[in-house]
Amino acid sequence: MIFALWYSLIGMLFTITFISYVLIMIKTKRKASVLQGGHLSSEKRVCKFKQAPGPKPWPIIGNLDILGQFKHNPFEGFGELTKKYGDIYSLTLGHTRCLVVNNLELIREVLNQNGKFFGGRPDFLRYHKLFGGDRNNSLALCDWSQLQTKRRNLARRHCSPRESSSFFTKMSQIGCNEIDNLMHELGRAIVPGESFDIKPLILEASANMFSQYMCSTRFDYDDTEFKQIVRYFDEIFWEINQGYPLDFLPWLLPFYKNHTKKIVHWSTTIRKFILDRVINQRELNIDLDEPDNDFTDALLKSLKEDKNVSRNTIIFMLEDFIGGHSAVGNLVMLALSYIAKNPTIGHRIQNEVDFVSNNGKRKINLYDMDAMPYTMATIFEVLRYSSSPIVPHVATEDSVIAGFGVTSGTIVFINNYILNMSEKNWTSPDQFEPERFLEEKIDSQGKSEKVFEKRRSSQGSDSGIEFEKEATISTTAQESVKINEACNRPNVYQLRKNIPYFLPFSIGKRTCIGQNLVRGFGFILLANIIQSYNINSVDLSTIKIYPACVALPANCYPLTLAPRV
Ligand code: HEM
Repeated sequence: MIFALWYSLIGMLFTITFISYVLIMIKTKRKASVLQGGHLSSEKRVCKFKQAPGPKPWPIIGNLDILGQFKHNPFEGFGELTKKYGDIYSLTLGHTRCLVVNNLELIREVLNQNGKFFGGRPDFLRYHKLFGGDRNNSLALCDWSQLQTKRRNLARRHCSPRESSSFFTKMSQIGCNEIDNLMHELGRAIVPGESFDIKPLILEASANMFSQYMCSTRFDYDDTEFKQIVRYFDEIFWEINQGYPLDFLPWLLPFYKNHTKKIVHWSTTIRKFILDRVINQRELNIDLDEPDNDFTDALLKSLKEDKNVSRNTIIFMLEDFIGGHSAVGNLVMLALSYIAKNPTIGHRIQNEVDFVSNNGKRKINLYDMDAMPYTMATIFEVLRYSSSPIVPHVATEDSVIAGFGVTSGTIVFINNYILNMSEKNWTSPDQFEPERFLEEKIDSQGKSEKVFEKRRSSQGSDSGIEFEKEATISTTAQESVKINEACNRPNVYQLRKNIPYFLPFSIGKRTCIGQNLVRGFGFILLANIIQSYNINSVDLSTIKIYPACVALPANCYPLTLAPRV
């Protein structure tokens, strides 16, 4: 009896393995069918393209074993594989076909030239759990659709404020007002010489900036419900930045039951808070004839005016955008961590702060940004060094990249880590050096003399970073400039902009909508904290930063803040 059971179990395993192998091989061998030819339809014909080569997949797991070897940083693994397969190659993760692109030209080909074929997102179970059972509720995790175009348009004016707009002024005022509250809280929390858990306070300040800007509401730092949702948003931000075997092996779901339950609990608690504490009240008082006061007004009006916008759409949109505060809070926490590791960076920011604020006579606001290039360079260096992964794209129809067929449903990984860590692009890329983002200002004859980072490319830029003014490209590049010069002579250096191979916010039609909020609120938080405090750590070894990740775990290390004398 036991033998019969044993044999049937082995037989079942063998059959599953065999079927899995056959299915994987069918997907591996399938060629992409793409319409090619001249402009006239009579000249067009369907051509078949073989997929890019890659390592042989195992049954069931595909090539997950390879990524398993780079658990701490899959993007490093992607880079390693280029040595064997070149800059474009295929992988099979579980049963899913994937394509990895590892240089700027290929990234442009996917996101710019062929963006319309790659507007989808992976169908990971976790994504559905995070957004009320349907990932299409999320702006970042949905597939491209008309609704997404509408949502992006609705968000653009409020969430991508231009420097010349009233939204920018509002952002600056809200940021500065919240800094007063943060400083008060820091004063209460700091015990001289002792480290403390500063991350929740930074996140709460950032959340209040976002909620005031988008909903004209702020919450008390002692409000336990508010504290809890800020924590849950932070857990979700960490979660979204992680990859799990479950994403490619959905049959593992029973083993992740507790984890998915937790995710659902975080997101439903947040949704209830936003309904109870923001939307329900505002919905009662909305006046269609009055101009929009904030993003919530714009959303509620679109609900009344546009039949295609549902209540769910606006609830999830508001949640998504308020949730952006976690990204900013984590970014600032990372900047403070690098400053704790290297206090010289903090001193250089303080030089700028003291110069523009006339030695601390006022707070730093958004209009100081241009006069504080080193501070902005520090934010950019955090973005480069932490290399936030670009959310994977998915091919929505058969297409061709670099002559290789990409079949519909293929997940495309954009390896921006390799761009950020390449010695071809950056000098000493493994060092945290904000100076690399500085260059000397153009002089009266239109010549710029010095840049900190030797320019590696003079190509036109399509960096995902949006700027008001055109980039100033220096002509005579000199490396190794005296760094102190920049910081002791403010107004001499400016931020290098539109660096073609620096794509922290991606490029193409799905670029980050929140990048101006990141730069604005991130700048106000960092500059004003550094204006008042020196940042240290009692034990530097506790500062654990994760490569290719702009998130830090919700339970984070403490830092020491010493008031400046
Ligand atoms: C550290 C800060 C941030 C970084 C590094 C970052 C980076 C990115 C990247 C790389 C993408 C993917 C683009 C693509 O798929 O090609 C993205 C998408 C997105 N980001 Fe951000 N982001 C940040 C903060 C924010 C904030 C604060 C908001 C909003 C308040 C925001 C809103 C979005 C949205 C809505 C999308 C999806 C756009 C779409 O798929 O159509 N992000 N972001």
